Amino acid sequence: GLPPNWEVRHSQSKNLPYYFNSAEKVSRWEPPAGTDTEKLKNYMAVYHSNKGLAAGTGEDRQPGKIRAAHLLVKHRDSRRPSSWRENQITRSKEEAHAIIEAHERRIKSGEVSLGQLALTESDCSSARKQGDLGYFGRGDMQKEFEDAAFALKAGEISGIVDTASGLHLIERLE
Ligand SMILES: N=C(N)NCCC[C@H](NC(=O)[C@@H]1CCC/C1=C\[C@H](COP(=O)(O)O)NC(=O)[C@@H](N)Cc1ccccc1)C(N)=O
Repeated sequence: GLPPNWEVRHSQSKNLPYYFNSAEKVSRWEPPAGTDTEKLKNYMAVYHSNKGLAAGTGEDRQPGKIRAAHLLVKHRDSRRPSSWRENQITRSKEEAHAIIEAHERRIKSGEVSLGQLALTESDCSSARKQGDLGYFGRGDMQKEFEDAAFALKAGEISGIVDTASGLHLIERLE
């Protein structure tokens, strides 16, 4: 289900599939616009089983990897001030901070889980998976995010973490 000239490739270093356009010679982590993700899901399941990886997860349980979920609130100074929620994000960093602080209070009071809130409030494409980023190791994420995530014990939730992407709350899952 990929548009013409696009193909799925496998990143050895990240042990993750990525998308490559052989005509324009561009690659990206997210499927290109116009991808039929339903068909792609089946393709990926076959792809993973062929590669001997657990179908659809694409994660390996190498030591040194952790799994985390996050809730991202972007602002106009984010490196990519756009998301599935809002085509052009214009809120200030201060406004984003007030928003994510309110999310943090509700999560840490036990009123709602980070995953539940991420579903509707996170500016990351992982929102549809309740913020679940899958397994990652050192070197995969931006440094501030990596340091905060690796400092957590499984089940713990971070404070507000500031990266070039925006403001995050992180929950370490494994
Ligand atoms: N699993 C990986 N290795 N995927 C590559 C991560 C690249 C990495 N990303 C980050 O450090 C931040 C922290 C977490 C999410 C994220 C940023 C952005 C949102 O911000 P923006 O790039 O618009 O600025 N979301 C992503 O990347 C998503 N693909 C994460 C994801 C989504 C769905 C399923 C799995 C992972 C980086 N080195 O930039």
